[in-house]
Amino acid sequence: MDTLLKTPNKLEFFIPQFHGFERFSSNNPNPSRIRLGGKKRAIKISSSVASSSAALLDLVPETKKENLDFELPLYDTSMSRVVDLAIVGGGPAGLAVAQQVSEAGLSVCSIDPSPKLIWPNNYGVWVDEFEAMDLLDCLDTTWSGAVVYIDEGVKKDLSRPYGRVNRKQLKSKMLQKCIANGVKFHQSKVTNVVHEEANSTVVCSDGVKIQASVVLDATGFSRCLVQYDKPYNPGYQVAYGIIAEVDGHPFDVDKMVFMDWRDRHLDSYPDLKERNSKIPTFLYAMPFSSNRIFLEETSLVARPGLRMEDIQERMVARLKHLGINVKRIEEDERCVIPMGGPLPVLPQRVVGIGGTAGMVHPSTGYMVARTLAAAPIVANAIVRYLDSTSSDSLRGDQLSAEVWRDLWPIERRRQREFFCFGMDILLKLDLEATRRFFDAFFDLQPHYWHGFLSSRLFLPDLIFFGLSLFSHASNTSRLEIMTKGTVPLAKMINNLVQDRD
Ligand SMILES: CC(C)=CCC/C(C)=C/C=C/C(C)=C/C=C/C(C)=C/C=C/C=C(C)/C=C/C=C(C)/C=C/C=C(\C)CCC=C(C)C
Repeated sequence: MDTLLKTPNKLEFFIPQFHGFERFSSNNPNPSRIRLGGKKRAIKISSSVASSSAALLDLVPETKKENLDFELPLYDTSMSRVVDLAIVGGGPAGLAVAQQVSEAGLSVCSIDPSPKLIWPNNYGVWVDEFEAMDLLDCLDTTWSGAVVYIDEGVKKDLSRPYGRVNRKQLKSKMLQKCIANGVKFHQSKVTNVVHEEANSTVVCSDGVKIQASVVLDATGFSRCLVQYDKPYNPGYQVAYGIIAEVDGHPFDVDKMVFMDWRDRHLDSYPDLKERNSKIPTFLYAMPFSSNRIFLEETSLVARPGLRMEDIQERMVARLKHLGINVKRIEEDERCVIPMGGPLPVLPQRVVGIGGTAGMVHPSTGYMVARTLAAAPIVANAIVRYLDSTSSDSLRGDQLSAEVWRDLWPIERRRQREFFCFGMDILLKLDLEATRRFFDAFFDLQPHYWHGFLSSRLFLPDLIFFGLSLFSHASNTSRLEIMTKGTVPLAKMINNLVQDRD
């Protein structure tokens, strides 16, 4: 997973230029200095909120990188053995495929610069998504439901349980199974891959070369080996989050706060309020107890992405308004997630999964549950086509083409087009329009909004979903969807017509 992690220093250039991304926890001794913009933009910052923001960041501890206590069986570099599958990247996607392919008796080598490191991200999922994958034991906290604050007057109760992923437990469970199934590990970055007709050679930064029948790129947004051939112009989700010990907070500990679009906290900061009214951010919060809480100020999607300092200042103003006094920060995270954009070249010799394979939900930025659910599809395809006793047996380019086909069948590509259409509309909405949009969205039947967020609706259903959203929307919101959605709709239809199986 660390293959993908950008150090904050590497972020010191204009955000749309960095093509790899991943959420990360702060390890910069002076986080307030992190810049997402190459050139300082002419933005007025209220000095009082800026100094409170710096004071908050002073509470951020030096990062403790925690490793799991496992003895990992290492790949024997002295034997030039061809493994069935080499997986680059040991994040949730890579390990899930490693576990499942090795379960079928195939030889697997997992390559990652920090294979024992506990993933730094705070993943949230709907409980039903993890239940369907028998992963309930990998949630450390669950809430019976969630709330959405549309504005000061409208609050929606979502009766859908939500959970926080226990990263340590999930990684331990996957590693244990991988070890039991004979997966070998190699600790390094990967610099290149060279293909021959039947096998490929993965070249590592320590000079080791690993030969494999199939190479899987699971390096997240760094897109280490997977190739793209279209201009890269995604939207960016940007968020700043802290797990904090606080004197108290106003939220119900039985409900997580999925989205809080209220902006009264910005009344005393006209510049911040003005910017928020154009490109809004919301609070996402997981209250663990009355004095421990995860708080994340989030820009759902913007192009270019919002500056991190801007988000931090909005958060500080919000916490002050809510009367949340932060006593201690356990950990913080900055996250920039590219959303939408083109799919990789389909098919291609290196197989992909997760962020590298375009699997981030373009309208929400979520990925973990969808990727974990896709892991058996990729694993089963690799096992089936590598089986030399089967009539399906394939090698090289043909094998990769079949795996890509199973990962991105036409119905999934169409679904993604619709999600990109949704993202294109979200990109154009200011605060008031965003509120109207989500007011209608969360009034939909659960089948629709659950299905949309969890990638369970496919094209025919998505059309009914769109019509239903339209019928629930206020007249102003309908007009906004029509005016702002016409060009994206035409683009979607054009892409759908051109993409045939
Ligand atoms: C990653 C992670 C975990 C983290 C990071 C940070 C954070 C905290 C984040 C968070 C996030 C969130 C919460 C998100 C959420 C999201 C959502 C909810 C979203 C939603 C969306 C929706 C949409 C986009 C929708 C769309 C719709 C449409 C497009 C419709 C249309 C309609 C029309 C046009 C009418 C007619 C039609 C047809 C049929 C087409």
